[in-house]
Amino acid sequence: MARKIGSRYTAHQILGRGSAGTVWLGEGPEGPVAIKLLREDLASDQELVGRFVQERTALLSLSDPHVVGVRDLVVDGNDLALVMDLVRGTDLRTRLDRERRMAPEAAVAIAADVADALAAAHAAGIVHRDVKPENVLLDMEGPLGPGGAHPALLTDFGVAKLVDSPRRTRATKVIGTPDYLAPEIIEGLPPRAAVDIYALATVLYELLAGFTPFGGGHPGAVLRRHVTETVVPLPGIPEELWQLLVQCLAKAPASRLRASELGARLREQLPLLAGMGPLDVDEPDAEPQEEPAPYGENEPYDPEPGTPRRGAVPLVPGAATDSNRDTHTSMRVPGPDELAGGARGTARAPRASGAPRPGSARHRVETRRRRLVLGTVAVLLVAAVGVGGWLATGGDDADATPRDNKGASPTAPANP
Ligand SMILES: Nc1ncnc2c1ncn2[C@@H]1O[C@H](COP(=O)(O)OP(=O)(O)OP(=O)(O)O)[C@@H](O)[C@H]1O
Repeated sequence: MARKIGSRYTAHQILGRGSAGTVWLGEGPEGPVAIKLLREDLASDQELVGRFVQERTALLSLSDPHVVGVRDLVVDGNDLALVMDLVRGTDLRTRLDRERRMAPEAAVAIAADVADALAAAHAAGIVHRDVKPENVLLDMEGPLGPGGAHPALLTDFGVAKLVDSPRRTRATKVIGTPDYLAPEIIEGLPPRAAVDIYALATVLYELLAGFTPFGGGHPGAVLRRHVTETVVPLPGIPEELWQLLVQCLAKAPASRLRASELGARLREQLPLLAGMGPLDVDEPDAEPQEEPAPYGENEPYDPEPGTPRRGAVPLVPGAATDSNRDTHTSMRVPGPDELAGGARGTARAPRASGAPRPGSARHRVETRRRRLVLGTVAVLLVAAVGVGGWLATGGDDADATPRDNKGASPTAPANP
């Protein structure tokens, strides 16, 4: 079903959906394009349109081989659309879902491309604020780079910032994707370029490990880990690469590298990583989903009234989200006491390779087997105590056995 966008473009087919709108494969005077059509309720907000136009003007001037080029802006009736270069390929999340972990050379090559894109954006005074695998597109038509990686391009600039206006969001709210949020944002400081470096280092860690350094479990726990915990080393990672990651995941924004330096340092690593296979790590044990609310009994985690109690909540109320992906969260900035840690604030050590993944069939079987063994041990202990007591009383106390059995019953392995 074709749809006209302004006088120059036609949208043909949906490529994907995000929280702010739908991305279409389209056609313009110069050939195929990608058209991001902003959600209608956002497009009818005049103030927002004004800022959208302003932001896009900056992006139109941004030209870098690793930034998805913005070609045009269409404001037509109720339609507000961003016309972009069409990237024929896939996004990094899809690739990561398929491969689970990437070889260090390819992972570093992709991260270096994104660092270059950020360097260009930061030089133009633009902070991305939402660097994550979903916003990195891999150009399958581009030349193969180190480790067989296709060129990576950063997209989705400014939309998060756009909808996070002071009018819409109180300063006490945290906006972003929990796994990639820099600690200073969680502490309520204004986002500067260093937040993008932290997010990119998180993405690189995820490409290497198959999981993010502070993710997992309740979004409140994720935010707390960003602020209070140190990153757990990945087994087998080359020392220099690890040091780069640690520096860019520093809690203090000033300690992180600048994007241009990060890009250069990552590229320096590439020859050392050639031929190296994916790291031999497995997912860490997950925290229980039913984690208690981190912000106290009187104020449990509540992203926005009416939004689901999950990590994946839309950036703007009412946005459609892909339920399989964490997109954005919007919650209040935790207080210092809340951020100081808690019973469950422990860093998640990568699980030894070969150990069963939580929730997997093998994990359930092993859990059941452990409970059965523990239950059996408990019964034997209780039985031994019972027999000992019976012997100690001369073995002729008729009430002893029923009384001991009553005490033993709760630990019996009725439900292993
Ligand atoms: N320039 C493009 N060329 C080709 N496909 C694109 C382009 N831009 C986006 N897409 C596709 O559209 C999908 C949705 O993109 P969009 O930027 O709206 O959402 P998102 O980044 O996944 O989510 P959110 O906006 O909520 O962060 C992407 O995952 C990608 O598959």
